[in-house]
Amino acid sequence: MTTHVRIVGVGLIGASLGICLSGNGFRVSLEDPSPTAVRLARDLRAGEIADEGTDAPDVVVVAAPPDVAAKAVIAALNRWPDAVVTDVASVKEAVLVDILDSGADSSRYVGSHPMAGRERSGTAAARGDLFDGRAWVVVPHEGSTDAAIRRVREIATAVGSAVRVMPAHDHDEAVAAVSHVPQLAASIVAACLRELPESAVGLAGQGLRDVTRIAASDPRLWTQILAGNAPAVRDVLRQVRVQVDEVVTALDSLVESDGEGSLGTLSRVLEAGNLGHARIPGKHGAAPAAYEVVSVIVPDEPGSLGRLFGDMGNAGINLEDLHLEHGLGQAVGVAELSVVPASVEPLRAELTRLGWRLHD
Ligand SMILES: NC(=O)c1ccc[n+]([C@@H]2O[C@H](COP(=O)([O-])OP(=O)(O)OC[C@H]3O[C@@H](n4cnc5c(N)ncnc54)[C@H](O)[C@@H]3O)[C@@H](O)[C@H]2O)c1
Ligand SMILES: O=C(O)C(=O)C[C@]1(C(=O)O)C=C[C@@H](O)C=C1
Repeated sequence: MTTHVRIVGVGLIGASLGICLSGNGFRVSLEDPSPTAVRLARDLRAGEIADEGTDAPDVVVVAAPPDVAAKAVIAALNRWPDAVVTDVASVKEAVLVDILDSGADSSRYVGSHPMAGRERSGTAAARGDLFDGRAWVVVPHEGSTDAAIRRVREIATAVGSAVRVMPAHDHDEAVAAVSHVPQLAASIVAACLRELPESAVGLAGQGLRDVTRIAASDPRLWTQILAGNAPAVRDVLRQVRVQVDEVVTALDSLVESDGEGSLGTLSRVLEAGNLGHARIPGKHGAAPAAYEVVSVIVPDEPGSLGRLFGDMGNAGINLEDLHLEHGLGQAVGVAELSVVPASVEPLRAELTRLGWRLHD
C-alpha cells in the first residue's frame, strides 16, 4: 500500500523531501503556516496541499525551524494517534527532552537529521536530489518502537541517503564538530571581509569561496541551531581557540623576535589540518577519495560546459566534482574537473585531441 507522508513545514528541507518522496512512489500531503510556501511547494511537485478533509498520514515529517520543532511533533503525535512522527531539526537532544516531557505518546517518535542542505532557505531553494548520497542520522530514543524506527529508515533510504543510527546526545556532539562550528568558522572569516576595500575583495579566488560558501546561510535558523547545541558547540570552539592562540603566539614571535620555533608551530597546525581533511568521507559516505583535478580553459559562451561534459561522457570518464573559476572581466573560465587518478591521463589526452586547452 502507498505510504502517505505529511510534511509539516515546506521550506528548503520539507519541499525538497516532498519532491523526492513524490517522485519515488509516496503520497505526500503538505502544510505550512505560510500559504505561499505551501502553494509553491505544490507547484514544485512536492505533493498535494493538505486540508481538513485530507485523510490521516502514516508518517509525519516535521521540517519546521528548530525552536518550534518539538511543539509541532507533539501536536502531530496528538492529532494522528496511529502515525509515526519524525522531525529533521539540526539539533536533537533539546527537541527530544521537550517531547518526552510533554506526555504525548513518544513511542511513535523517532528523531532524524538529514546531513544535507544549502546556504539558502525557503521553498524556492528546494531540490529533489538534495539528500542523494548524504548521511541521514536516525535518532531513536529508549521508548521508540521498532516499527517507528523502520518507517523513518524507509523515508531516509527512499531519498537516497545513507542511514546512520545514533542517540541524540552523540548526534549533537558530532554535529557540533562537523556542521555547527564549520558554520561559525565560515561566518567569522566572511565577517572579516566587510570593511575590506573593493580592490582587495576583488582578488577573491576559489579558496575564499570554498571556505565561506555557508556564510550566506540564514542567521535566524543558525542562531536557533547554535543556541540549541550550546554545550557541544562551545567545547569544539574552545579547541579552535587553543589553535588560533598558538598561531597568533607564533606570528607574534616572528614579528617581534627571531621567531624561534614559530615555523614549526605553523607547519604543525597546517599538517594537522591535512590529517583532519583527509578523514572527510567521499561521495555516498565512502572512504575519502583521492581525486585529482584536470583544469580546462572554457570559453565564457553558451554551450561550452555542455560540450565539455559531453566530451567527458563520450570518453567514458566520470566527473566526481566540479569547480568553476571565473576571472574578473575575462572571456574564459577554468573548469576544475575532479576525476579518479586512473582517469587523469586518458582525460587529458582525449580533451587535448578534441582541441580543449588544458591548464597545468
Ligand atoms: N537548511 C539546512 O541546510 C538544513 C539541513 C538539515 C536540517 N535542517 C533543519 O530543517 C528544518 C527546516 O529548515 P529549512 O532550512 O528547511 O528552513 P526554511 O526556513 O527553508 O523552512 C522552514 C519552514 O517552516 C515553516 N514553519 C515555521 N513555523 C512553523 C510551524 N510552527 N509549524 C510548521 N511549519 C512552520 C516556515 O513557514 C518555512 O516554510 C530546521 O529544523 C533545520 O534545523 C536544515
Ligand atoms: O551544505 C550546506 O549548505 C549545509 O549547510 C548543510 C548542513 C551541513 O552542515 O552539512 C547544514 C546544517 C544541517 O543541519 C545539515 C547539513
